[in-house]
Parts: sequence; structure tokens; C-alpha cells
Amino acid sequence: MKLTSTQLTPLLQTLPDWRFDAERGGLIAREFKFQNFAQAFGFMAQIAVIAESRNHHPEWFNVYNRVQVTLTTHDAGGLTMKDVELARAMDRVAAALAQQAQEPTP
Ligand SMILES: C[C@H](O)[C@H](O)[C@H]1CNC2=NC(N)=NC(=O)C2=N1
Repeated sequence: MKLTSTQLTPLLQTLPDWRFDAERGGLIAREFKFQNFAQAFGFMAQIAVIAESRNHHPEWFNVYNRVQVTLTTHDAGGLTMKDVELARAMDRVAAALAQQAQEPTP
């Protein structure tokens, strides 16, 4: 079910790296930047598994180490909790990859 603006406002505050855009009934967008293509593609591979299991899929665009993501729910004509939850999963996976990149190789 499409989130109302009253529901959306506090949820968007929990997604500070995402930009809300009112186009197409409402969408959120974020650009992720990784160390290289392998890490960007690793992110996409992890998210692909999650997206498939939830039957909720991102719109995204990748060039080298950048992944530009747009989330919306076409079926609902705007943003739903599925988008919020997928955004959270993306933030979590990207943060974990950034963390791993910091660690010295064993
Ligand atoms: C037919 C299929 O269930 C629908 O197209 C699903 C699949 N994944 C989806 N993903 C997203 N982001 N929005 C949708 O509305 C959507 N709908």
C-alpha cells in the first residue's frame, strides 16, 4: 500500500542518504560509490538475491564503481514499505562492504 505523506516523513528521516522525489507518485534515490567495479558488482549481486526473494526490484544504473538507485513501487503508484525496507537493506550491505574494504587482508 502506498505510504501517505504523514507516514513517509518520519521514515525518510531514517534514510538520510536517500533523496525523495515526488515524480511518478513518489520515489527515493541514492548514489552508492564503491572502491572499484568488483565491489560495486558484489553489492549488486547481494542486493539481487534480496530483491528476488522479496519480489521487489530496484531500478539502477552502474558505471564502474558507481551505482545509482531509484526505488518506487509501480504496482502502488508510489512508495511503499517494500521500498523503505529495500533501501535499508542496501544501506546495510553497502556499509558492510565499506567496512570489509577497511580491514587488512588476512
Ligand atoms: C509482476 C511482479 O510481481 C511485479 O512487477 C513486481 C515485481 N517487482 C517490483 N519491484 C518494484 N520496485 N516495484 C514493483 O511494483 C514491483 N512489482
